[in-house]
Amino acid sequence: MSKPIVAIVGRPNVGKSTLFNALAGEKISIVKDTPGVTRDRIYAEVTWLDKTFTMIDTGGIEPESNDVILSQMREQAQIAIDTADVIIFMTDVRQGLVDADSKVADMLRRSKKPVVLVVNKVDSFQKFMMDTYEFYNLGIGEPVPISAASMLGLGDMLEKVVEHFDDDAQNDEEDEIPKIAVVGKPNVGKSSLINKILGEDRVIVSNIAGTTRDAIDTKVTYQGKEYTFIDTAGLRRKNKIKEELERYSIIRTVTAVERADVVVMMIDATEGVTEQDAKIAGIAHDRGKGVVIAVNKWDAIEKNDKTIYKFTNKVRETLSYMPYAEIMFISAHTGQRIPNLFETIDMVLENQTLRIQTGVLNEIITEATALQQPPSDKGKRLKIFYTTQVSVKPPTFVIFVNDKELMHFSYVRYLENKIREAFGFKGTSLKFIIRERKEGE
Ligand SMILES: Nc1nc2c(ncn2[C@@H]2O[C@H](COP(=O)(O)OP(=O)(O)OP(=O)(O)O)[C@@H](O)[C@H]2O)c(=O)[nH]1
Ligand SMILES: Nc1nc2c(ncn2[C@@H]2O[C@H](COP(=O)(O)OP(=O)(O)OP(=O)(O)O)[C@@H](O)[C@H]2O)c(=O)[nH]1
Repeated sequence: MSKPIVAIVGRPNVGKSTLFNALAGEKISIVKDTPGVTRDRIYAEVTWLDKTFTMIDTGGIEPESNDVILSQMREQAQIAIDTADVIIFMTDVRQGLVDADSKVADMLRRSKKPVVLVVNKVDSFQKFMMDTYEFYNLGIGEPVPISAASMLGLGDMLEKVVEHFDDDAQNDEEDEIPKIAVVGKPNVGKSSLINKILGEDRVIVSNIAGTTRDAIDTKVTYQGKEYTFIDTAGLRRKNKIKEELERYSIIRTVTAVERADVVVMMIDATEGVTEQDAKIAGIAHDRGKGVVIAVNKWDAIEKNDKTIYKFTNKVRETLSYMPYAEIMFISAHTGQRIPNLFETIDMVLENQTLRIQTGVLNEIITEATALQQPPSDKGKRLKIFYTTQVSVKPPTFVIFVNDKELMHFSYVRYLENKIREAFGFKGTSLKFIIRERKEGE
């Protein structure tokens, strides 16, 4: 089930970052645009009551002149329209209604996307409430007064936001078809791969009729099985500054990955594996998606008997947080190993939804704890009472213990390895939740 995407759009200085930080709390994802240079937040996971969604901030660069502001805002709004389920359009009561707001509001209205209009910096409802009424003129609904800085009105705002989440959409038939996101830095060969797949004889193609975000989805039938490919290619827009381009490509990646079951992470063999690749792959890992690493352009490099080995090591080192991911060496040009790619995708799909019976699982854990004693501290030893798998996508386990503090990260990793030895789970991350329980409970 993919989480809804909520995008914030608004002029510079209206308080987007402040709202972002207020809602995301500590779970904020800091994304380094240029390693070591700019640190910037682009997306974060937000939970409110029983709803969880991914929030993205489409803004970022501070433009100097009004013309630039407007064109920037149009860009932002377009990104939001392309990717979000709900758009928060933020205005500022202190600055009042400005021309750029109206223009962007027109754009949002035409898109027919759900929009929640918020008026920020209403630090005192008494003092500023009258000033919020002029925002009705934007014609995109009732303005919701908030103060991001003092965290006022956020509950009312979120209520409006989650009202628009389409619960049914998450259960419709289309969702039964596995979704595969193809991600990777610009020029790695994403379009080429999808085109090659579409060009194969055994593949029947139909572009899914453009409902909202699904416009870029492509349905593929490969050996009798259906898949929906989500494309993130084609981000290169003209006249884009590098940082801006990267921001957009990250937003597109986040939203594609969010909806995917399996992510094909492409790496360019001719360039080697880079920090940028690590950042992109990290988006899939953080979300617990199935991952296949596809090293592309394998036709284009000189090889000897050690090349694969060396490349594999380099990938493992750079993407050290996902040792579970399969690495494949492919060529989108020649079609080399594309059949294997589908086989691997199928395997990962299966592993993402694999359920282990509690009895068998506990046998493995008991055996593991006998082989290597659980950690202890100040004479008290960790006891594992019981382990059970509570969900899939990714497979998630709850381990009941006597004392959470005694459970070390390294011991969880040890147990994870034992579970993987027994059941495989190739291509998917595993999630562990440690719960405390009194003895004999
Ligand atoms: N009085 C008041 N000031 C606020 C509120 N929210 C944000 N601000 C201030 O408004 C200024 C801009 O806030 P930011 O959150 O950086 O604005 P932004 O929209 O993210 O700006 P850009 O990053 O330039 O797009 C800061 O000085 C904030 O402290 C609020 O609710 N009340
Ligand atoms: N030799 C070789 N070149 C490839 C292969 N796959 C793609 N290329 C080339 O790499 C370049 C970029 O390929 P695209 O498919 O446009 O890359 P993309 O990832 O979709 O790029 P963006 O749209 O910028 O995100 C093109 O010149 C392709 O011909 C491959 O398997 N081998």
